[in-house]
Amino acid sequence: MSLNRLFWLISILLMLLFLVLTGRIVSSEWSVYERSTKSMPAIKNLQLALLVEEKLAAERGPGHSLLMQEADAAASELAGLEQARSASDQALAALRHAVQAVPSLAAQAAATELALAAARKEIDLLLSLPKRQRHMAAVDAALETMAGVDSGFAPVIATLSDIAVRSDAQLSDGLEAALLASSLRNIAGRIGAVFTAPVIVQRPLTSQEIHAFLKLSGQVEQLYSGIELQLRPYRDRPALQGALDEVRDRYLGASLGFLDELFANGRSSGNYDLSGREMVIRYMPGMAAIPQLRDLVLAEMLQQAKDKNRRAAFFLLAAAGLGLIALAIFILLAQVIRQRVLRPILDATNLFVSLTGERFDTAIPIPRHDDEIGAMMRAIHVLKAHSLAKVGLEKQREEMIAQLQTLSDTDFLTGLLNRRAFFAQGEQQFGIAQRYRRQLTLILMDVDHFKAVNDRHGHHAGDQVLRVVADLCRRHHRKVDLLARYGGEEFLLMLPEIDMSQGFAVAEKLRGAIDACHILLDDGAMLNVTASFGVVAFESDEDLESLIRRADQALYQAKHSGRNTVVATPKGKQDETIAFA
Ligand SMILES: Nc1nc2c(ncn2[C@@H]2O[C@H](COP(=O)(O)OP(=O)(O)OP(=O)(O)O)[C@@H](O)[C@H]2O)c(=O)[nH]1
Repeated sequence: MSLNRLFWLISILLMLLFLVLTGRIVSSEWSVYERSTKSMPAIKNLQLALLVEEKLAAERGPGHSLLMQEADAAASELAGLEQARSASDQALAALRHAVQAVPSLAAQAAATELALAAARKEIDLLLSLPKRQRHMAAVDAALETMAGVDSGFAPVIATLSDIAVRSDAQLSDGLEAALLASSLRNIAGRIGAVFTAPVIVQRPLTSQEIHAFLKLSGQVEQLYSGIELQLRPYRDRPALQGALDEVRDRYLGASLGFLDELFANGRSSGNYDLSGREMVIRYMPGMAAIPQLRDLVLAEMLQQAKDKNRRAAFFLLAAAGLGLIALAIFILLAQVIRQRVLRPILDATNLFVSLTGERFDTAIPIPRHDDEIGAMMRAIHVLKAHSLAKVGLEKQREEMIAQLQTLSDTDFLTGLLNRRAFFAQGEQQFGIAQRYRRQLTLILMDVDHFKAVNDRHGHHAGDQVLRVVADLCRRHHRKVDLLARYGGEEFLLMLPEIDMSQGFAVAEKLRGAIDACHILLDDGAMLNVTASFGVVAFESDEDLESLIRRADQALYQAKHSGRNTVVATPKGKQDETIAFA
């Protein structure tokens, strides 16, 4: 796998891994935030519902008390009833407003309002009658109807407490404690109500009332223990512990102790030495500690939910923000690695491949950074320069070798092939003619009376004559022919694919050309030379040396025939010699 592809693969995998982890953290913080966001209104709604429950219970007390009295009861007591009813209405209205987005709860709150209105009507009807006309059964029924409003409202509390507890399980202990406190407040109202009728009419407790008192007392103990238990995780909260102690001292100690005294009197004489109003004044203050505890617990839970919400919002923003920053850094890092490491390495690889293939036209990027990659690019520049120099030297060397080769193959005076080169190349041509039975003709030429030229005009003039003769030979041979200076004033011409008669014609043409040539020597003299030729054609069973020997013999004949002559001799047929002069 290429480095480039590997880099992208690893980058994408890392980015996916990073996104999954960040997404996991953000989603976990989001769920905490969402839960705490939901739990705040849920706690507030529950608080409103518990307040409704309390106010409904509180409304029962004055109603019950007035039903036991004459129609012209003290105006203050009637005002107390109105006040309690107004408090219930306000609490219900507040709840209805808070839960209006939840149709089922809003409907239940509306139903409670209707039931409450009906129960109040029943009580008001009885209160409008003189006391003697109020039948006990009707009074009990009205009180029952009023209590029924409570039980009709209970599902609202159950639903809201369920929503609150489900919104954040960590708050469940505190919420349970608040619910128990609310129940305790209810029981406290009901246990007080046991004494309302007996105290007002100053009569002993009935067995039903005794039973109810004992049962409710037991429930009070149980509920208090339950609250204590639920608030154990909050032992470090002095305010909550203080409120719990208040309930214990003011309600369980003072109020319930007071009821115990009434209970003792109620079981014996039925003489309580206090009016109904005095009973309420002594009993009620202790009860107030219970809703105080409930409200404090709910406030604490609400505060915890708010803190959690704030923390979760902070962590959510921090996780998302840091995630984005980390992502940006990651992308930047990948870009930097790609730009400053990977791409230069790939460029360098291509450059190395180019340099090793001796392709020097590939441009080397100019390093922009003074780092390791920059150093590598500079080193590649140096390497390129060295490689270029090396290739140049090698070229020079090859040229020199070629020059030397040419020099070693060439006759220094005439520029023709020398004898050694003629044999080297002639053997090849000869081999081809032998193998493929092709025709090949050899011409051996010698300048006539050359010694006399030297003697008469000097060695230098002799050299000049040799160069002129060589030039004439050059003009009369094809590219495929081999032309060489065989020695002294002797020249050899090898003509592939040429038969004897054609070879003879070539020699004859050359002879005529030399004969016709007037050579202007350096000393100003004009000179005319001739040459003799021996022409032989290759026969299948001979080698090159034998062929040259035969050409030499033909030349010898040409010399003896008077020179300036061409003698062509077929092998073994000297008598068929053709001569021309
Ligand atoms: N100037 C010059 N003379 C050379 C060279 N090589 C050989 N010679 C001379 O060529 C002459 C050859 O002479 P001979 O072999 O006697 O032949 P010839 O005088 O040409 O007589 P025939 O061949 O019989 O016609 C000698 O005097 C050599 O010294 C050379 O490179 N330059």
